[in-house]
Amino acid sequence: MEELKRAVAKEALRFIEDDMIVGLGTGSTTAYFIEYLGKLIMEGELEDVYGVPTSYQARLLALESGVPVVGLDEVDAIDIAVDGADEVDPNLNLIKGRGAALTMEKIIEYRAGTFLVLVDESKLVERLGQRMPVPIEVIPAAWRAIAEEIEVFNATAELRMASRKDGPVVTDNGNFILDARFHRIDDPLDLEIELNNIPGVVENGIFADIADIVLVGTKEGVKRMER
Ligand SMILES: O=C(CO)[C@H](O)[C@H](O)COP(=O)(O)O
Repeated sequence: MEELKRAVAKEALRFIEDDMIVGLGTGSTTAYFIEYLGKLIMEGELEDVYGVPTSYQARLLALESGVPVVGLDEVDAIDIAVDGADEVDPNLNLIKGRGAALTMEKIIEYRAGTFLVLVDESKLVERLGQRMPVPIEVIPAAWRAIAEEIEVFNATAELRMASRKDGPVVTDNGNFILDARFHRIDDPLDLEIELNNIPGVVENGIFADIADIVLVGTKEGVKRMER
């Protein structure tokens, strides 16, 4: 699996050119990309490339790898954003947010000229929600009310607990995460909008109609899906 992740991360480097502003995603697959990008910059193969991190993880990794970072409010535009995903359906709709960074990821990826997604073949599903819950970032005081409201959608929601901290996961923005399991997601775009209409929801992990290109690491090589 790590080999497949490394292969898509290497392939993604072909999309990066001098003078680009690059959105830097979160997670283990993107971590390889950031590392390889840093190497190219340090070796002088790429010039004037800056990264806009989607999380503290991406920021720390970029600094460590030699990718100069800038904030979203310092750039006029983002040329390309590169990130992983938890599920990808045949229409390139995604579930993201296992790493709890979905809000900044969506803000940056929505604004990118091209949103390039890196996955291994285990992430491909026929319908979103088949294997993974939909993460929802919520204002802490509202978590219980929102968890109850989610039941209207024929779903159950669980507060995500931390593993190396007592209590719930707290996001980079200081919020909680609910992981919602839906009986069936027929219309990802509709559900994405509906969830964001609930007061107290900051953002949810359905990324419908945002991805432009998905690179899929398979045992037969890297495949490309495009809209
Ligand atoms: O959405 C994410 C973080 O919020 C990640 O991009 C997603 O979970 C994929 O991660 P990985 O490449 O480690 O499987």
